[in-house]
Amino acid sequence: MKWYELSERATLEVTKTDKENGLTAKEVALRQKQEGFNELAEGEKQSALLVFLEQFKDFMVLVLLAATLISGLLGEYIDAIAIIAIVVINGFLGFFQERRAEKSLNALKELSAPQVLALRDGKWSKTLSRELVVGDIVKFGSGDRIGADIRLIDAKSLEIEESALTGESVPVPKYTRVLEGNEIPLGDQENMAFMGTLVTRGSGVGVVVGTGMKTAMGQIADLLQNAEAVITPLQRKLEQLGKILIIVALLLTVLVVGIGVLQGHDLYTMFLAGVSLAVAAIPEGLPAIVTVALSLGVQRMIKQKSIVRKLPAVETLGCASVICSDKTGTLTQNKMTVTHLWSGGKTWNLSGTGYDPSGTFSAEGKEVNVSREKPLQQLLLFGLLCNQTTVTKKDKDYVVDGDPTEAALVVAAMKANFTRQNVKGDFKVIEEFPFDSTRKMMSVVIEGKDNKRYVVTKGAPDVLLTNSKSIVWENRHQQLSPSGREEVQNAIHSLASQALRTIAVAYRPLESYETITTEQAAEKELVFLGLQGMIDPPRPEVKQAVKECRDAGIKTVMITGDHVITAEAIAKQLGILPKGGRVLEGHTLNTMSQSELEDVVDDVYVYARVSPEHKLKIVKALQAKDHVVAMTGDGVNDAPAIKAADIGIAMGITGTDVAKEASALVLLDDNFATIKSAIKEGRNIYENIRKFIRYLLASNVGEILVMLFAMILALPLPLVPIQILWVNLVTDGLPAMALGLDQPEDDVMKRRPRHPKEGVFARGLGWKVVSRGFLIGIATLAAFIIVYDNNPDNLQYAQTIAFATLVMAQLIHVFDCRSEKSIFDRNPFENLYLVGAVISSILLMLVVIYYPPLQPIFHTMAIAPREWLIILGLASVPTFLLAGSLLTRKKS
Ligand SMILES: Nc1ncnc2c1ncn2[C@@H]1O[C@H](COP(=O)(O)OP(=O)(O)OP(=O)(O)O)[C@@H](O)[C@H]1O
Ligand SMILES: [Ca+2]
Repeated sequence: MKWYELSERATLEVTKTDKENGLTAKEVALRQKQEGFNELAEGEKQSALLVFLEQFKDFMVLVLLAATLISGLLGEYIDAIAIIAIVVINGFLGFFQERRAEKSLNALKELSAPQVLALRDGKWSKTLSRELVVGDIVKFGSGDRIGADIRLIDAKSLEIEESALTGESVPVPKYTRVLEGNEIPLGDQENMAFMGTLVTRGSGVGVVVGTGMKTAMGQIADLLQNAEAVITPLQRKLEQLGKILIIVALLLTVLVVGIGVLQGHDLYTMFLAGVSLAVAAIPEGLPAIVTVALSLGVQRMIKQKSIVRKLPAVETLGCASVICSDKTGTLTQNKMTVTHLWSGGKTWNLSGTGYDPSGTFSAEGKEVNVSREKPLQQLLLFGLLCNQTTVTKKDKDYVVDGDPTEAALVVAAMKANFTRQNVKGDFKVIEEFPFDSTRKMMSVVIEGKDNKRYVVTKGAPDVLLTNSKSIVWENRHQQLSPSGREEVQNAIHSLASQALRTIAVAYRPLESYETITTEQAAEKELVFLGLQGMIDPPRPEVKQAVKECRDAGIKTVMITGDHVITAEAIAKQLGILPKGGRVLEGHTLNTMSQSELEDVVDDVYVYARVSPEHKLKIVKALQAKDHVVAMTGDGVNDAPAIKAADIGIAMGITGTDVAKEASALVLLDDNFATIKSAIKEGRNIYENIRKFIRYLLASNVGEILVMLFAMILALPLPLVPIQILWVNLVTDGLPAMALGLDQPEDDVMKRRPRHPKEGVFARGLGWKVVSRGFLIGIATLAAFIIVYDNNPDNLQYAQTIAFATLVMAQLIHVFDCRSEKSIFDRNPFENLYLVGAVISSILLMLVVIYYPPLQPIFHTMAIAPREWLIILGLASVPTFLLAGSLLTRKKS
């Protein structure tokens, strides 16, 4: 179908829809059944069986299975079956971990699924893009990604960037008029908007004419590459580390086997023991556990209202040293209420709170009658007309559809009894030039009952003043003299220094029937009418969050389009601007070179009257000074800076699709305090990963050393293969997972940010691993020797004791891993998962030791109660010997 050839009416007829009411819910459900969901077919998924089998592709596991097979053939059935069972259980665990990680990543994708504004049953509401059907009427604006193929029926300054489809990155202006021509290429179908393209400017309304695979995008969907799974820098480091550890573990194993054979052990026994040892000592599960820890952290972050879109950001968050934050809505509540108005040298106060339209006007403490104050009336009326926002009463609350700044103007007008309904008969809007944050203005052309036309502009007062040539003063137009300008400047200052956000209103009478087609033509030679000052209260939790960030070595920088005085006043209230801190304005930034900015960037805490384009310059300057930068944003123009920042952050509520797509983190509540929570969580996740690396590696070192030392001392094997495998599965597995869920230490937000290039073993971790591992090995061996010397005929008993000591030493050590400082620093019962994991491990150990049917399988014997004193005594040595000792403190 050539939709571009159809008129609006024809399009509505063909798609059987209604322009005023849209489709009914029933019709939508029916069409969804017929057409299917509005989705592009996805690439094939890896089958569950394949994921399961992948768990066994590891080389050492294969060697182990082969060795087991041999032992089975040699008649050691019980050993063979037990080992295979353990390997399979291990495989299942790996499989579930991987599934879980994948599931939570998918859930994330759904959370950030795109939504669109659709008209259904006569009401505009947000709908998931995948639920669109042909005939849906949809609305979109700057920053939105188009959700389906659409025939436009309304377009206001609409421009769409279609590079995803056509490769052309220059945005195309869009109109609604019918096009003629036979084979108009996609790029020239200017009354169409296509799925996957981006609105860069203006706004539009249209009818959905194609969904899912029946869109232009669907036809090329096969060409789209499936996104690759990203791996984080830490995961990469661990993979490299893993390779080194494999070699070290193998060498040590060969050493153990070699010495064992030299000392007269049987080659076959040593081989099986060696392979088991290698399987246990190689931390093959490390990357998988890291993924699980990351994804669990990501889920915790969702509960705290931030969504991670790019997994590596979780790690980078912990390194953030500067947060550049928007002011409006992020540091402040974005609930605006006009409290002051100014025109022609006169100031009025306006009472009321929030968007509730009750309040009264007063001047010098006395109530005034608005109908007697001509300029005040005009100021309010024009503020209402040059406005795209509606405020409606819903139950007891007033809800805003649109921009809070504009809502404040609507409510101020309502307080003087001006509503759109009331003034509809007197004025109509015939042209609209929407607000953008680079121009910092919005304009309309209106026509009165008397057919007289005006341009009405509202926007940043300093900008409007520059574009004004005269001013309303004592009900007359006066040429704006330098002293007049100064008077207006003073009025702006006086409002701004009370932390008020100021909007100026100006206008220009037109010749009758004069038409204006561009914003440049509209916004010039204006008559300055007056100012409206509105409060935007700071978010109550921000001040504390800023302080916590400062304690954590993170600087907070405010970046705002607002007036410099307003910005400064709020920055001071929030504790962002310290004594001696600098404030830079957008126009100063313009004149500075990149290197000039770098020279001062560390002293600047507030950037005011900036355009989104300046943000990139700021990010680059900070990065040049070796900062790890988090940068927030919401609009299309913020996207480059969000992308360039180390942690790009988009607003979940006010953010456009473009900003979200560029971001690594989305704030569901647009709140600065949420960034702080995310950083805290990011630091904690990293610390937890360190904790279980420390635990796992120290355990592995212990396991290898106990075998190595025994061989050197010409002792029998202190542990049999199945015991080693059991330790690997149970003692190493459960508690390590639980460490991934550990609570943050009290001082995570009191430390400096971690350096992004910091190695895995930094801050004394390597020393801790080696020293604790060494002690675990020695303690286990000591227990073995004591019992074995006592009764050399009962090797199995001594082995059971060694097994129990190794397990207990690890289970005590795991609590030590929770703290950078010492085990005594933290309450061991804080992490209930860990307590649970340790108790389960102990119970499983007791079962293996005391349950008769299992004893032959695990080569164990019931341990006499008094022997437990030796076991527990020795098992505590590794942890408590070094706990809080000078050695640890010096190294950490
Ligand atoms: N809808 C609007 N119509 C006209 N002017 C506006 C509108 N919204 C804001 N302004 C003016 O433009 C200025 C810049 O607004 P912009 O949205 O770029 O930044 P901001 O919201 O003030 O700050 P931040 O960057 O912290 O969100 C405002 O200070 C205000 O004077
Ligand atoms: Ca903004």
